Amino acid sequence: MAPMDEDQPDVAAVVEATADDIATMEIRGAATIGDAAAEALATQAERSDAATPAAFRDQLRAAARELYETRPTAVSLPNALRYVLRGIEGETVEELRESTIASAEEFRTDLEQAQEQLGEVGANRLRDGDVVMTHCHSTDALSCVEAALDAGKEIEAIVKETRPRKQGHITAEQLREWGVPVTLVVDNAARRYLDDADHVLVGADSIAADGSVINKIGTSGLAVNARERGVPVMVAAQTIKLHPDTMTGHTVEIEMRDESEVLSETEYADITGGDRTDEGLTVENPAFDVTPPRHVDAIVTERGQFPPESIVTLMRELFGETTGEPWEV
Ligand SMILES: O=P(O)(O)OC[C@H]1O[C@H](OP(=O)(O)O)[C@H](O)[C@@H]1O
Repeated sequence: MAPMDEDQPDVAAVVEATADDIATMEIRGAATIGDAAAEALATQAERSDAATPAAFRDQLRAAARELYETRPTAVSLPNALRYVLRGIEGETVEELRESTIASAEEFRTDLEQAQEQLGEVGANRLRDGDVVMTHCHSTDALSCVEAALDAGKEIEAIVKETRPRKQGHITAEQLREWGVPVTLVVDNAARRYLDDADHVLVGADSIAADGSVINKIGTSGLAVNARERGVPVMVAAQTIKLHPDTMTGHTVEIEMRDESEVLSETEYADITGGDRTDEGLTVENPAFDVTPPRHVDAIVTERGQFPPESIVTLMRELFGETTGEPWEV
């Protein structure tokens, strides 16, 4: 356990480690982040030394808050926390512990199943011989390719590198493992290579109630170019990516990451002639952007595919009208 602080509920060291890993992107990708958060809450429950049910619940809430404060954009994180916390029931610490662990397990199983089901739906959009263009690395998007391959279709991929963190390399590695021919291109080459693509296939970190897709920076430009070239844009997103707060007018916060991901110390020094405090040079590093619904052809979920404008009906069905912070359940 972390060092004791009289006012702070005890959060397990492993929860803090998971939170760190999410913040530094050792653990990344919206679904993977949700999965890791659920696992961390189960571990918190397992290791809790709370003497009373109230203390146990306080610890769980504190753990959820710590995990929540890591990255702001992927709604899979608060949705996962909310799901697990809602499943906690019982009168004694032991009952609470068991129900937390069971709730986290249920969430993680559902997540895996949802991704498989989504893959089946997405694969129906892919024909034998199709070429997909990908951006970043999305396990939901790759699940569609995997299901298409399992159905005996041949698929090729044009993989965008995805600066600054080059998650395209992870996508390329996975696709090559499956035997998919990959053409890796720098982001700036995407428009040129759209002529060779039958689909743009991306994931999502959050989907807003109006059907906007919040995904890795560069997605919106890609979608605009794809629309101009007549290439359909398919977004693979489990329902855990639906952002409930957007039903009541909230916007999705776009994470700004450190400038060091864009520019190394040496590169910075080269530009400024060694002046580390040059106020005339600003580096911005937004991790995500918003693609409006008019540039998206289909959102593929485990509940079927939706035109982006109709996704709000699914959101109402799943979440009702309102939600609070995950620990306010
Ligand atoms: O849930 P899955 O489909 O795996 O990933 C969804 C999205 O998460 C990633 O964000 P980051 O690399 O964590 O910043 C990408 O934006 C990707 O499209």
